[in-house]
Amino acid sequence: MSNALINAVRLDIGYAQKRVAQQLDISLHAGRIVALLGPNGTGKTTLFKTLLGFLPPLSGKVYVQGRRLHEWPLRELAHCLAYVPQAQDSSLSLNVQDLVLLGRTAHVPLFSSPSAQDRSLALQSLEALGIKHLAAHAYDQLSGGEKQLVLIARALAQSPAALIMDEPTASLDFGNQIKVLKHMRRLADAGMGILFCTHQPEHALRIADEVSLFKDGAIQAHGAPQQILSPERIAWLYDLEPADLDVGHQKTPPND
Ligand SMILES: Nc1ncnc2c1ncn2[C@@H]1O[C@H](COP(=O)(O)OP(=O)(O)OP(=O)(O)O)[C@@H](O)[C@H]1O
Repeated sequence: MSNALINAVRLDIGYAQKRVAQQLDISLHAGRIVALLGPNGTGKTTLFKTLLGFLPPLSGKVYVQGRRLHEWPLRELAHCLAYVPQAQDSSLSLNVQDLVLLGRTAHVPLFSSPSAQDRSLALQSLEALGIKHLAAHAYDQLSGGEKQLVLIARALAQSPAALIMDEPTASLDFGNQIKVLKHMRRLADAGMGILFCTHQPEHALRIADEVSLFKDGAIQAHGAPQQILSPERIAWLYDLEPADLDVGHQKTPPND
């Protein structure tokens, strides 16, 4: 039996009217970062929702720490798995600290209130992401990037064994992108398994141990980022010419 945190075997994913991808094999181990790259609409979010149990697989199996996903009691599953969704406009009328404290729910005994330690962990998560000053702010009045950082803080407060992150840096400025990537690497070095998707191949090169290229309903390549992410493969993945990846080219002078 595999000792993976998450192991998906011959997974078909999709919706009642639409099969999005088939025969996917995915595994995530403790201390590893796996990056998933693929064009818009390939099925990255659909895959994540299936791995988290929000969507039923069309066929195949998902194991979390060796046990079938649907056999986990939800509260216990929350100790194993946390999810950072894509930043979304939300009308959640909670303040930031309370929202992040919700990440501790699975650790709070039934019919009890969060402890001082739970509150302190929530604040530590905000501090780790450099947003402690937002603790008392209303979540729905934050910028898109601030919301994204709060959702990451909430997942960190959950202290999961594995973290699934859907484009965690998408709405962040350059500095916060790098800070979040560095933080992800630190978490993995401390033993967490992280599966994330991104539209930025350089983010996979920067922090991932493994990368999967997802296109046309299948994982087309998987391995170490330095081996997989050649300019030719990146161009193929996004339907570009290799020359399109040249960022140092001169602008064509105006023709007058
Ligand atoms: N609720 C739904 N019902 C039916 N089809 C859906 C549903 N949600 C998404 N899809 C379709 O499933 C396919 C995969 O969508 P998904 O959001 O998983 O892609 P993605 O790779 O995460 O895309 P992006 O990079 O743009 O975020 C798309 O064709 C999308 O239109």
